[in-house]
Amino acid sequence: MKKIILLGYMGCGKSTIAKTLSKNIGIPFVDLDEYIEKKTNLSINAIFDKHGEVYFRKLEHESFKELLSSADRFIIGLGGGTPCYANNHELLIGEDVLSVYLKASIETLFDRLSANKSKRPLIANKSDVEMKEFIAMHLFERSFYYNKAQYAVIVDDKTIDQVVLDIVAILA
Ligand SMILES: Nc1ncnc2c1ncn2[C@@H]1O[C@H](COP(=O)(O)OP(=O)(O)O)[C@@H](O)[C@H]1O
Ligand SMILES: O=C(O)C1=C[C@@H](OP(=O)(O)O)[C@@H](O)[C@H](O)C1
Ligand SMILES: [Mg+2]
Repeated sequence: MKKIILLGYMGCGKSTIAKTLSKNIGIPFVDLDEYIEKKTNLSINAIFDKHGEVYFRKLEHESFKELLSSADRFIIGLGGGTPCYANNHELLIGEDVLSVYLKASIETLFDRLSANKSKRPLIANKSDVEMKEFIAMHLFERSFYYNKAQYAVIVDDKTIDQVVLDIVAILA
């Protein structure tokens, strides 16, 4: 049974779409960040604060592999950085997965993230001007990894339900 993997930059909608897609197609979902938070009993912010990003990336890699090794079918909403570390991008193209890049423009990401940055340690302390520059540079660096996904869905100007329908069409 193929696992459905949603990936893309912070704010593209992975966690939201995973949850709504799950309801729509009746397959459970796991949000990788939530899985890590439950496993460690720490928030993502606390993991970055106490142990640093390198430790988080190790946990993220181990947790992603753990989820992939399970026999069950489910949807996995990755963290924005997951495909970009520890060769995790190689896990996006296996026969037992269906990976979808939720592709958003810098403007869409900026609009969504400026209202939702406190739980995201990489951007939590940035001003609007710094954040726009950061997103532009970071998205450019990360696109190489995101483009390893088997499918891409553009999310700009689409409602959550429209994005879910685009993914359902890929699954059909
Ligand atoms: N298609 C969409 N249209 C409008 N807002 C969206 C859409 N998808 C997600 N959002 C909003 O964008 C923000 C970031 O979504 P989230 O699912 O946390 O992204 P990610 O997990 O990729 O970082 C949330 O406030 C969410 O409600
Ligand atoms: O892009 C990243 O490196 C990160 C994205 C976050 O997930 P979301 O993409 O769900 O915000 C979370 O994993 C952590 O803050 C690091
Ligand atoms: Mg998320």
